[in-house]
Amino acid sequence: RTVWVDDKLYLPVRSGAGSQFRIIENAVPSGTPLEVLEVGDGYTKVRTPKGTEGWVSSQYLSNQPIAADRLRRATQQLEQARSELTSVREQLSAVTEERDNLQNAESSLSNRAGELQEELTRIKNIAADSINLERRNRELREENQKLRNDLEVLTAENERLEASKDSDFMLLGAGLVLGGVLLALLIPMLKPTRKTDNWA
Ligand SMILES: O=[N+]([O-])c1ccc(OS(=O)(=O)O)cc1
Repeated sequence: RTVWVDDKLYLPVRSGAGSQFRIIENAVPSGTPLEVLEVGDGYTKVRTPKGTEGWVSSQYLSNQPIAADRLRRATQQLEQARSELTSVREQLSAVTEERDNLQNAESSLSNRAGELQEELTRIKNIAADSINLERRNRELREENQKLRNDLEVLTAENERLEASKDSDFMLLGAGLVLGGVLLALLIPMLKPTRKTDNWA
């Protein structure tokens, strides 16, 4: 079987810079931050979080936090990044939906604008027609008035002619009567005078 050298160690804090000095704080675990007070030969004088001042073997000290703590921190950051990614994806999805809705709304508004434009054109045409109709109506009324005037003139003329015809008839009648009377007077005169019968 295989075994591995453990990365978890417990460092003794000694009263002096050497393994022969007595331990004044036992088993400071890996990853514990220590304040450096003095650097010696193979040993460093530190202050522990409990406040103990003493010497630890320099070969077990690191200038950066231990891998386990860095991994924990990286894992936390990864989790946070994942949750932010999820949130951003949700926002993206919402924004995409909103954009699609807006595009649909824009498209139907554009269609509506087209319809209204057509409607406007139709109304303008109708208005133009009504202007033409009004002009035509005015022309027809003027023409009507002219025809009425003509009719009046012609009616007057007609009446005048009727009257003159009547008087012509009367003259003709009178002439005929006169002619008749003259004939009645003249005809007996033209007849040969018959001798009166003696034997009567
Ligand atoms: O990890 N060790 O085995 C270990 C660490 C420190 C240590 O401290 S010393 O002062 O006794 O060297 C001894 C042994």
